[in-house]
Amino acid sequence: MAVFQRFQRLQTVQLAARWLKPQTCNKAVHKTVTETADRRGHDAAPTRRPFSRVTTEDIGFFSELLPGRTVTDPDVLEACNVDWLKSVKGSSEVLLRPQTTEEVSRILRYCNERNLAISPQGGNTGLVGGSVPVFDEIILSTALMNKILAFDGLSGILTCQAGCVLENLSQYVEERDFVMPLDLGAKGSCHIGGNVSTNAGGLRLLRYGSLRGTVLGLKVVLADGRILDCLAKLRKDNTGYDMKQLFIGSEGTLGVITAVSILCPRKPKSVNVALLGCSSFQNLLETFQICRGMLGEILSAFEFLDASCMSLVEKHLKLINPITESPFYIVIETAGSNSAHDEEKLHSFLEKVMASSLVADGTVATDDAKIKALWSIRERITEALRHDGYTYKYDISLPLEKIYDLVTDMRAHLGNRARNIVGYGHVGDGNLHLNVTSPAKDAALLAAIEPYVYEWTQKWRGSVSAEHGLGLKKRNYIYYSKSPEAVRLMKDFKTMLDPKGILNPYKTLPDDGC
Ligand SMILES: O=C(O)CC[C@@H](O)C(=O)O
Ligand SMILES: [Zn+2]
Repeated sequence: MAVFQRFQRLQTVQLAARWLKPQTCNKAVHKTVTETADRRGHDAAPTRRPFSRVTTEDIGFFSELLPGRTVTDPDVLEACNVDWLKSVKGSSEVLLRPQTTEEVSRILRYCNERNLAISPQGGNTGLVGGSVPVFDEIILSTALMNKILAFDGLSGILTCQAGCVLENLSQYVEERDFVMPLDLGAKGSCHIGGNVSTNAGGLRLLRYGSLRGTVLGLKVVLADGRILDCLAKLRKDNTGYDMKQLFIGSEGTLGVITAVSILCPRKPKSVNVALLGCSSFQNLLETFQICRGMLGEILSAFEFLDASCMSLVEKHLKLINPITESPFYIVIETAGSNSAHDEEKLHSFLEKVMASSLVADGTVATDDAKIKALWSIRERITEALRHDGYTYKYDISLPLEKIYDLVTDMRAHLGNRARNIVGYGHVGDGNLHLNVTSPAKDAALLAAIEPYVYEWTQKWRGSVSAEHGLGLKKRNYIYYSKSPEAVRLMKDFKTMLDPKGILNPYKTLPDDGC
């Protein structure tokens, strides 16, 4: 009972808003996984490829195809030319806002013939400079492709256009007693097409798996305008190669996704969120093990943040930590169908981890406002980091037992050269977000972080981009996680599907010639 009472000490904390974080464009080239890097310098920019320049005749064609939706107003273009982190800025002079797949097809057929480059753009919330032009690429926005096409209340399969905002989709399916299988801090702005193009992970991956499993079908327009209709609504389909997988996570470099069908789980009837404090990362990992065993099928998220993250959300966002200060914090969510059963399971788990001193303190929320308040501590870390200074961001997958060692080693490696070095992320997915802040952009600091961070990751056979993609910023680091053979095959796919390279140039694939 004493344990239970401790967990009732929930205090109100402030609700989430969106984040915005300036960051640099860092590039280096690694030729092979093991060879010495052919480094081009962190700020080396790509060279403009010999695409055609947009002419008055081109504007005429687009204006006729998309009357009132061909935008050349510099004020409107300003916002679409720069990424959400304000770290990559293009100089596009045309923004196209198609409403249908057929319009996208006609745009691409024309651009392919004219050799005009295209930068597809959804909600522009990415963190690796993948959704903005680098030079004068035409911006192809999915913002007006925002219709829900069908929802099957028996199977839970939602079919919608690519420009639907994730939060709107969540609201739509929740009204029908379902939930979207993914949830992200950027849900208020990000588009489902962009989520699929980057294979976004987010907070529910532990429970519902990645988009590679929940996306059942796609409609895609290829570089030459061909429409590939793979908008299947089947859970099982082994007829040949699974073409949609090529477009999931390829960041708009192989085709433009115009519609998605996605499998939505039933809305859980009971949701609980707990914030727990641990004295060491080892204790946190042991808590995770016990949690998986004791909560089983009702566990829907297991996220962590370190004490530095907590200090930053307290300092910059005035959020309140409702529990005793600890070196590490866990956010656990359970989602099930029977509140009495779920709460009983949760409380016996909490009793066990508190009795064994794995968890030092904690609090539980069951009502919506308090659940949101606890989640905001985790979801708003990116926003707090923006206030802390210039931020270097790393999104790393590692074997679970190693994920926090990278933060500890980075602290030892950098000494007092950084303002803050923080770790947070998706424990359940083995995904660490390592962020380093400094008062201003600092070339010497960056040189100390990279390639150290990538070599460290490679040594443990991790991934240098767990869920954010490679975009412009990380494309040249691909060899730390992929073999030259794999990258060569990726380039072959690219050449086959987009021989002129007009789709999202300078993104995902490295600049080297191999
Ligand atoms: O800003 C970051 O580094 C991570 C953003 C996001 O993936 C998260 O999990 O909060
Ligand atoms: Zn994340």
